[in-house]
Parts: sequence; C-alpha cells; structure tokens
Amino acid sequence: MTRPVLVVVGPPASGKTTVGTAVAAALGVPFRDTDADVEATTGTTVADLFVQHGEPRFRELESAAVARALAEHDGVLALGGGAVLSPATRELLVASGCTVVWLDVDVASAAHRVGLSRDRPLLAVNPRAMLRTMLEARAPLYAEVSTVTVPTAGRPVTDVVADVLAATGQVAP
Ligand SMILES: Nc1ncnc2c1ncn2[C@@H]1O[C@H](COP(=O)(O)OP(=O)(O)O)[C@@H](O)[C@H]1O
Ligand SMILES: O=C(O)C1=C[C@@H](OP(=O)(O)O)[C@@H](O)[C@H](O)C1
Ligand SMILES: [Mg+2]
Repeated sequence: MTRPVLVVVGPPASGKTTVGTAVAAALGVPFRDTDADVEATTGTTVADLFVQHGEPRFRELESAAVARALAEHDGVLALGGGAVLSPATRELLVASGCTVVWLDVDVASAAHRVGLSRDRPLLAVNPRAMLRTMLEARAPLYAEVSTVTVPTAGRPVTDVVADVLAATGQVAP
C-alpha cells in the first residue's frame, strides 16, 4: 500500500512547506504540498480561489487533494494549515497509520514570519488576531491527527528539520 513516509500539519507559517521540502531532500524522497496540488488542479492560486469562489469551495478542493495525496504519494506530504478542519480529512489521517508531525508555533513567531504577505487570504487583514484565534481553535485538531509534535518558535529551520528526522525515526541516506 502506498502512503506518505511523513505528513506535516500545523498552523500557517509553522514551516510545513519549508521544513517538509528540506526533510524530503534529506531523505531523497519526493515532496508534495496540497496547496500546490489545489493550485495545479484549478490553474489558479489559493488566494484567488478564496476571492473568486470563497473558502468553502477551497476546503472541498483541499479535502479532495489530501485524500488523493494520501492514496498515491509515497514521500513527504505537507498540508495547508486548515486542512484538519475537515472531519473526513482527520479520519483519513488517523486511519492512514502515517507518521504525522505537528509543527507547533506561537503567535508572535507566526506573525513575524507571515508579515503582511497577501499569499494567505485568511491573514490578509489582521494577521496577529487571526493567528491567535486559529492557533487556539485548531490546536485540538492538530493534536487529534498528529503522532509527533515539534516546536518551531524561535528555532532555525535546520534545527526543526533535524528534530523532525529524529522524531520520526527517519535517517537520511
Ligand atoms: N523555523 C523557522 N524560523 C524562521 N522562519 C521560518 C521557520 N520556518 C519557516 N519559516 C519562514 O516562514 C515563512 C512561512 O513558511 P512556510 O514553510 O510557508 O509555512 P507553512 O507552509 O506552514 O505556512 C517562510 O518565509 C519561511 O521561510
Ligand atoms: O490555515 C489556513 O486556513 C490556510 C493555510 C494556507 O496554507 P499554509 O498553512 O501552508 O500557509 C492555505 O491552505 C490557505 O491560505 C488556508
Ligand atoms: Mg505551506
């Protein structure tokens, strides 16, 4: 059965895409990101999807992308920060038996990393307040699906990558 060697979850700007890419490179396996999958399928950006079609449509596309990637990807898979909002996605993640790493981050570090970037439509207006709400509301959902938690606040990417490799028992070739 094909399944990812590792799935990365966590809030926006916790470093899922960055750390997932580096971990995949260290392991010599392919990297996949469900935000990129949704963009490839629709031929538009996540930000434009939110603006043109609304968040519910994005969430439908996102849960389909996660289901597809869990079934066919055998490398490292990073999800979007809100993917765990879907009960069906949470069930699939738990049932997959995959190692699921929750990259944890605090509000201050996440806000600093996001800045005023317009790439994340949910954080376009008041990023700090929105991040605080998101982190609180979603923490139980990340806890439900993850098998390992790695802190990232105030830590360089290289340290986080090393922790992820160690915590998941993956040894770089
Ligand atoms: N541990 C870290 N320390 C400092 N900056 C980081 C760290 N991890 C990620 N970043 C930066 O934060 C931003 C968001 O990272 P990204 O990987 O896109 O997060 P996510 O996919 O979780 O939203 C990027 O500019 C990235 O370089
Ligand atoms: O947290 C969220 O709801 C979202 C996170 C984003 O991905 P990242 O977590 O990779 O930034 C992206 O899927 C979309 O903007 C919505
Ligand atoms: Mg990302």
